[in-house]
Amino acid sequence: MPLRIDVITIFPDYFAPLQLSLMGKAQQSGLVTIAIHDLREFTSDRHRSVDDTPYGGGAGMVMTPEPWGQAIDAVVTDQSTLIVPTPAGKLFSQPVAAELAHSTHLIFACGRYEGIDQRVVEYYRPRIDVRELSIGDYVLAGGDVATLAMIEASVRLVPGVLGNPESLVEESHQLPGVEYPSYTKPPTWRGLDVPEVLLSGHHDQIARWRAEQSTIRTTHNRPDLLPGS
Ligand SMILES: COc1cccc(Cn2ccc3ccc(-c4cc(N)[nH]n4)cc32)c1
Repeated sequence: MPLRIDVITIFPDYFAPLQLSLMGKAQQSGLVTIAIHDLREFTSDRHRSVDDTPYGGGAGMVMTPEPWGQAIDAVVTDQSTLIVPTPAGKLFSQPVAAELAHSTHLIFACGRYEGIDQRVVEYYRPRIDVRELSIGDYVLAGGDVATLAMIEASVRLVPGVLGNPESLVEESHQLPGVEYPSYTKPPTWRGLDVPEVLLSGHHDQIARWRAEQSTIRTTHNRPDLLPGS
């Protein structure tokens, strides 16, 4: 059963990259189907408006609920998971990507302005799985880039998408800490040599060196990922 993804956005062109590279191949292989929907197709006024001023005052505009209700109703089933990117959401992570990779149907609601009227989340929450997700503690201009990141991180975990599933085992965020540094040819580049141990053929020494490098890198860059932190 392929994973179906429906993206609802006012900027469909943001999702052209999903036709390229691994994401494009995943769609051609039939493992994943991705459809992009323009929210403005679900408006009913002459100006195809999707936003209005916020109740309670405040800067900016808020996206009105009805176009979202029409758009989501057009694709939703009882198997759907509705994902709403927002800076206020739970943090997206590799374990969350793995969960999404094993879903049947994902609907991404890509907001803009100051976000989407909260009643959209409130309306669907009793009906389907709804997840408000952040991709990090910084504020984007909308949910489109967050959606691209979450789709890429999740689809690459769909069985059969990655040619070599072996590469999933060692990568960062699957094992504790971050990945060791990687090297390839040439053996010397601008006077810099590849660490000798990697050319030795001693696989247990290489494994030990890589584990040490992962700990050094994690301690320096991501002490929050160290065991027991
Ligand atoms: C809702 O609160 C907001 C406050 C100020 C600006 C914006 C802009 N904005 C609109 C829709 C939207 C969806 C997601 C994100 C987002 C997610 C992450 N991790 N960073 N930024 C940002 C979004 C929203």
